[in-house]
Amino acid sequence: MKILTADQTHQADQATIREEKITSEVLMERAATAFTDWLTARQSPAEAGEIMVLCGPGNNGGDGLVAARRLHERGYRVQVGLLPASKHSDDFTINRQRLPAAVPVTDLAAGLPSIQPNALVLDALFGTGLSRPLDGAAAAIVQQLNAAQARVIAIDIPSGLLADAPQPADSAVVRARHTVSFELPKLAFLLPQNAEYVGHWHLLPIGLSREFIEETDAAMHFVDATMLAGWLPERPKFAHKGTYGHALLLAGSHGKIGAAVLATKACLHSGAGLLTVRVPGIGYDILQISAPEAMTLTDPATDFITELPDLKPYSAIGIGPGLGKEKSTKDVLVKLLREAQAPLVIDADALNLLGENRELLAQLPADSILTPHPKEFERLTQPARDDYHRLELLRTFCQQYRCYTVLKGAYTCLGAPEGTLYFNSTGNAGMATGGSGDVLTGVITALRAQHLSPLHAAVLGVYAHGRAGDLAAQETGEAGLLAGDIVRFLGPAFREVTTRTEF
Ligand SMILES: NC(=O)C1=CN([C@@H]2O[C@H](COP(=O)(O)OP(=O)(O)OC[C@H]3O[C@@H](n4cnc5c(N)ncnc54)[C@H](OP(=O)(O)O)[C@@H]3O)[C@@H](O)[C@H]2O)[C@H](O)CC1
Ligand SMILES: [K+]
Repeated sequence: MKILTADQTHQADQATIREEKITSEVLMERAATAFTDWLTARQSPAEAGEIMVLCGPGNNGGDGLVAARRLHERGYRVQVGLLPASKHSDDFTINRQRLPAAVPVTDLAAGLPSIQPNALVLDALFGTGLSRPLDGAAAAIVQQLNAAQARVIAIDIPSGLLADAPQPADSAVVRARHTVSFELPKLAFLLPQNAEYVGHWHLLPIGLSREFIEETDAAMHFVDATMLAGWLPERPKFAHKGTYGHALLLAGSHGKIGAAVLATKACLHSGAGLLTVRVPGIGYDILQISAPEAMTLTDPATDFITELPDLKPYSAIGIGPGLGKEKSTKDVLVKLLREAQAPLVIDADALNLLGENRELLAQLPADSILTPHPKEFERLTQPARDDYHRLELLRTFCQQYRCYTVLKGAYTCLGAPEGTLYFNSTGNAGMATGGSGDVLTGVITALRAQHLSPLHAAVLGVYAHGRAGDLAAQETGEAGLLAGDIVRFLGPAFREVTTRTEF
């Protein structure tokens, strides 16, 4: 799914109106009715109690007025609070007139009426037309609402939050439990710094112009299963292990052979035809016993890797999990960057070594895939002022070094060399556990070994890793989830995204 800017979303509205030959008021009716259906499916009139609908002067307020009318028609008790304003949008005015007289209307000029804790409040004050931080009466209302401990549901976006840019730190923004938006996700929903405002977010289709969305260039995408169609075809009957490449992993050091084992198992469960693992001597027995399907190529040194093996046989190389940062291990990385012909996946201590020796970044082979968490990324670049700045750093970094960078987090974000960002939709908080990143390295290395493009390997790898985590959490719960559980569910996750051709 594309992530459009507020401006592009407005253009999508206009395109839909033109194409369908409808009025903007009809589109508003559609959006607000979809919202009402969403709400009434989750709350009966008794569960909802008296619903307060707070409406601003623009079309977001118009959505609120339509929702208030629709809820009233369905037997919900509703009252409306109107923000004082010098001008109103046309569709606001039309729907203000359509509001049944039986719905009580309060002027919010005198502040927010008293709201019982746990009361249901619909926030329709401001949407994507917000042009500056809230101040004056609007900011005061938002602060009173946030203090009221109500069950707030934001329509389209929490009021005061910009759809695709940061606002000053002390701005008034509604803290919603749920945000119900339309058609496509907004960037603001995907960033940790906005989680306290957005709550759980949901998307409702309202039939925005497919043609406009397809033709519009988006700098950002939200990756869902539909985007992956055809990326992983089913295996032909006469496939043999050579068809699926030969991966090499360089991983492990004394005390961290577990990282090598996790990456190894993940690589095997992600379809690599053959896998060789370079570990220090201490890892030999451990690896052979825990992953007999992999070939083990031990380093002459006992505790860490000191020599690069012959690279000729391999179709992809992953380096980093549990590697350590010994001087001779760094030399191996330097040599690898110089000599690798096969695609690289670089993680963990290999990234930290790059961070400590940034001159090496210029040696990264084009199309390498890096998989840092935010701290590792900071070591490669600089501390970010906020989540938006971090995305800017990500974009610049990928462009400068012509690499793909997987910035791990709740909505893991992949940066591509031409500057596009891809946010992942799968995964859960249980995956914030030791070894989860090692598993991802194994997955992406396996996909690169199978000759997937760097974009497909990174996007699909991150998606399948998250999906495996979600399937695992259904069994273990989030707290009980271990990285090894993610490995167990990689097969089912890949099965879901494999494209079958029936005819
Ligand atoms: N795209 C869709 O899927 C649909 C969206 N709909 C809804 O429409 C809103 C966007 O409506 P819009 O009228 O463009 O914008 P807002 O309702 O957010 O508000 C605009 C008015 O608010 C004023 N404004 C802006 N910032 C402030 C501020 N900080 N303080 C006070 N007032 C502010 C603005 O005034 P300007 O001076 O900036 O011009 C406007 O008066 C979208 O979010 C959806 O909810 C449709 O229903 C159709 C489908
Ligand atoms: K809103």
